[in-house]
Amino acid sequence: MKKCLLIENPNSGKQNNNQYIDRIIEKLEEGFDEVIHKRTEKEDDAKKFVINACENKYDSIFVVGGDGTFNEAVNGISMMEYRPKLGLLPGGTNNTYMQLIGGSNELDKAIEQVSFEKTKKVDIGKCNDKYFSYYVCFGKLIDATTSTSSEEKEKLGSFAYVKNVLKTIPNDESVNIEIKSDFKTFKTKASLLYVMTINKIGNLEFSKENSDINDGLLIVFIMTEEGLLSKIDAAKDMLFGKLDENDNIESFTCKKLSIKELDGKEVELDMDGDINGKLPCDIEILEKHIEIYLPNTSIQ
Ligand SMILES: Nc1ncnc2c1ncn2[C@@H]1O[C@H](COP(=O)(O)OP(=O)(O)OP(=O)(O)O)[C@@H](O)[C@H]1O
Repeated sequence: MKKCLLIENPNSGKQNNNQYIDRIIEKLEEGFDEVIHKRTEKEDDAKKFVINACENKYDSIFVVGGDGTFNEAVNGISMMEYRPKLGLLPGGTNNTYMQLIGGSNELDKAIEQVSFEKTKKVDIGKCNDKYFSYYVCFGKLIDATTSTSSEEKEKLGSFAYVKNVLKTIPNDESVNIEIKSDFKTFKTKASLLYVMTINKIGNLEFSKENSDINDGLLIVFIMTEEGLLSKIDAAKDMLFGKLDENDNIESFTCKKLSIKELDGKEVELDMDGDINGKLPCDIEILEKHIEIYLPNTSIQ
């Protein structure tokens, strides 16, 4: 008897996920004997539902929501010993993980792309006591780099990033940090730092290095230079996939690392798009920790 839990955040995205629920349940019933549907009402509901499904040995969990709801599901599953397979249906304003695994960001198309045969065990990062599927980062330039739309990128090329970076520069500041990893230990200034499970965000590739969501490695990018020109240059390279070639970016891979700020300043951490904790932190990669459903269009 294969049971599936369907978690819906009715408030995410265009707030119309409810319109698709019957179709989703019909689709899931093709793959499962029983589909239980639960709606979230507030923060942490998705996480609680997931923990309950793990305890009751559900075969799978599908989530209809945005990045926030998906993060909650990832956090709930990751802390449990028995972990159901996890499926994502894009019902939010942003569904970055869906882009990564090559599925449609439109809910009606994504429902058609659901496949019960195609799964992949993916790495999950752990930062202090929280889990992330994608990245942990800090620095004011994050918004300048990730908020540039693909249309803007196509139309204006690198100028679009320069424009966004220039808007952010006045508030930007560097912090002195110490990094200890299983690969190396060093002190540096950092104005922007990313620790990632893969070298891209959505379909935005940071470097051309080989990197996969199940290679058991964290990839780290640190902007070490403070000068305006080097920041613009690094932001541009980040967006055009050449970070590994930039002299002002320190990049390396590792399995574990700890980061601490050295001057008593408060540095907030962004985890998969939400502010979630601050330095100091211990980060590790949990290799192939969660099995996720891939859309039938996936090239993974
Ligand atoms: N019924 C609800 N009403 C209001 N907020 C809710 C409800 N259920 C869950 N939430 C909260 O909404 C948050 C945001 O949801 P989510 O991120 O999935 O959607 P979004 O903001 O539209 O999309 P994205 O984050 O991808 O831009 C969740 O983290 C959760 O805390």
